[in-house]
Amino acid sequence: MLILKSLVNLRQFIKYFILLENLLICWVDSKTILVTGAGGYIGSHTIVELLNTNYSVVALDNLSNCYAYNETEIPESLKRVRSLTKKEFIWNKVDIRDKDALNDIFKNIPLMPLFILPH
Ligand SMILES: O=c1ccn([C@@H]2O[C@H](COP(=O)(O)OP(=O)(O)O[C@H]3O[C@H](CO)[C@H](O)[C@H](O)[C@H]3O)[C@@H](O)[C@H]2O)c(=O)[nH]1
Repeated sequence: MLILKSLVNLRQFIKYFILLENLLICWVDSKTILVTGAGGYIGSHTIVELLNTNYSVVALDNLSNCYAYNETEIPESLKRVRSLTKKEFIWNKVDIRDKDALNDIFKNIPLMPLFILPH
């Protein structure tokens, strides 16, 4: 039931991913979504859609394939997201294989898992 409800809430978002033939999302129990690979093409476009649908976003990227002026700055693609949406989100430069860093993030934020699997 919960899954069905979230599917209805995320109707537009889901369509976007079905078109890309990627498999998507699972359940909703909060309005905060973790997006990995946030600075990339799919990640940054996903964040625009989520913010425009009034979700809160925690954006993670290890900067291996997106451009930031330096390691401490937000990637340029995500600056563009901010200017397009005029909305804020949480940014962390992190490698998702870094368990301690992820635990710190999960401690402070109630997250809804989002799975995007390649087709
Ligand atoms: O271990 C990793 C590996 C990558 N990244 C980050 O993940 C993002 C991946 O973004 P890409 O743009 O490289 O890949 P996407 O899957 O988002 O997009 C790619 O696939 C799309 C279609 O699926 C389009 O073809 C698009 O042009 C192409 O860049 C990058 O910011 C990279 O820094 C990590 O955070 N950790």
